[in-house]
Amino acid sequence: MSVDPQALPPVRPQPGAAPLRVVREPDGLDLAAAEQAAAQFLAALGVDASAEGLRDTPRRMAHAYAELFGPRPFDLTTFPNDEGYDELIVVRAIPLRSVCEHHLLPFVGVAHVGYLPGDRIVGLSKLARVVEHFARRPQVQERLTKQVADWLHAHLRAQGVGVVVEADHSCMTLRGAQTPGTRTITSALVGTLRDDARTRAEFLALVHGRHPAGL
Ligand SMILES: Nc1nc2c(ncn2[C@@H]2O[C@H](COP(=O)(O)OP(=O)(O)OP(=O)(O)O)[C@@H](O)[C@H]2O)c(=O)[nH]1
Ligand SMILES: [Zn+2]
Repeated sequence: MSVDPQALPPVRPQPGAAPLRVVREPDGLDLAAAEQAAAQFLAALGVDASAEGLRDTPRRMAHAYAELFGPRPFDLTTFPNDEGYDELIVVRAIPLRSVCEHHLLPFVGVAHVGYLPGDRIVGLSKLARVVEHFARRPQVQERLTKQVADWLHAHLRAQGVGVVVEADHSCMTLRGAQTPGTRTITSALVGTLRDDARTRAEFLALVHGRHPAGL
């Protein structure tokens, strides 16, 4: 069954409850039609796809984009916050690959994700999986950043969530403006990370690899 995780109501898993299974199937995936269209696309660009190296290219193109747009299911495993941990948890430099929705060219970078827990903590790898989940679709960086923050806030019932994304957009560096070396930075802060100046400053310091206490 295909479930749009954004449509799911916020959940508050109970201690010992099964983790939330997050599944999204690409809408209307038709590899044969994609392959046929890719062959027509190459022909329209004047690319001779009859040479041995290119003969399979339409099929490869179809599979490559299906992979880039195909989310991987995962379990959102959470644990009770038995110790009452009440400081920030930040995972820095989560590798990020997505595709801009304007040119269908990759943008690549890192995401830094942090949260201030409530009565549950989340398996750390799940922060990377949520980033990947929203990256595997045609995107703009601003939306991706906000979707990760809002989704985590809703599903973890955290006190606050912060997401910073840094990415190179190949549609800007390889073509068009042709500005290699540019990096786009976006952020989304929710809850206490938005409203409380000290927590916000601490999160941004941790994102930049500085401990606010100077440690
Ligand atoms: N805000 C935002 N813009 C993006 C993102 N990815 C690509 N773009 C921009 O989308 C815009 C599309 O502009 P258009 O004028 O329609 O396209 P274009 O003629 O190819 O523009 P150039 O890239 O300037 O050659 C470009 O400015 C891209 O840099 C993104 O994640 N966020
Ligand atoms: Zn683009």
